[in-house]
Amino acid sequence: MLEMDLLSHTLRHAGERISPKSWTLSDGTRVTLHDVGILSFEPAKPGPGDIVLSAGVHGNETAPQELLNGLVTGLINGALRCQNRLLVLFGNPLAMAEGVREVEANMNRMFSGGHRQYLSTASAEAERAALLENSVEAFFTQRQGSRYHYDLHTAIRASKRERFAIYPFRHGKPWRRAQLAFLANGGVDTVLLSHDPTHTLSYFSSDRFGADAFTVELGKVRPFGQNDLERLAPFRDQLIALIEDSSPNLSEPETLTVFDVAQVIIKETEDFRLHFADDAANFTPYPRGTLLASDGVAAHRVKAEEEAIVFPNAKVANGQRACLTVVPVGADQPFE
Ligand SMILES: O=C(O)CCC(=O)N[C@@H](CCC(=O)O)C(=O)O
Ligand SMILES: [Zn+2]
Repeated sequence: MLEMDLLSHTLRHAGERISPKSWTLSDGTRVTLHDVGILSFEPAKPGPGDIVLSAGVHGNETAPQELLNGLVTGLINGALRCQNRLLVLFGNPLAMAEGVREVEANMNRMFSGGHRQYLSTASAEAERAALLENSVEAFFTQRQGSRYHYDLHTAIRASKRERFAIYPFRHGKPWRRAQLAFLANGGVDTVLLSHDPTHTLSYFSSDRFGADAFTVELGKVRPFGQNDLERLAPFRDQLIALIEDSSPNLSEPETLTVFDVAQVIIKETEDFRLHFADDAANFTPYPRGTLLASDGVAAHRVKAEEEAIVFPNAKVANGQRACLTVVPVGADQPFE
């Protein structure tokens, strides 16, 4: 048994490695703490789902950590019943314990092998990213289940759309309506379709294991104790239904907005500047021709009739994404 809840245990043992320990719940579910912040539930007779839920890849994004911790506590004390296989990951314990987004480098740019290039500059985060990759691989490859991965985050800026998801690039495979319905009926009613490979955790699970995987933004970054988890109740209910194998709401959603990612603006030099207000919210639209960013002699302007900004951040490291722009989804996108 855990001597305390998983989040407290993870924060207290951040930066340590521990030996695996397992125990069995009264319904026969085997629980294994594989390492700090890495916990699996293996029901005696699992349903078809193999589910990965992760939070804390960015340490200061606390609402998803509290949400996930509540689910784990419910599963351990018997208030919830695990009927599918489940792997829970607290991504970056060191950053979580310090209350910072990253300690040395952005862990959500280290997956699909990206960690190798960070081994000399951000070794703790790079090693942890490799450990997370191995944990996900070991979990998914135990059988050919229906694979899901929701990597839970919160955004730095205010947003005109409070909750939204990034659907990783599927290399031409159709986007899944059932997944959009799962998210939208959980209050995550805006989805951005990505059109390029990345080094995010959700892309890793999608690309490497064919999982239905998403980065899910659940509001704004706030310190522990300042999150209103009731705003996330519909999403929590969808996750519970998935874990308990009891029919998540996949009906046609009342509200769902789908965008294509139009531009991925990369910061190339220290001269990179954003040309809109520091407090401009995510999804603020700008008309064609607007100068969004400059980078030395390079200028990044709105190309479509209108594009909306998402995740603008001039403080990222050189070579990293400093802003996305999105446009309403094109008629050419394949859905199934
Ligand atoms: O608010 C911000 O600027 C960043 C919020 C965040 O951490 N977003 C993820 C999105 C990952 C993806 O594109 O799938 C990130 O930047 O890692
Ligand atoms: Zn994040």
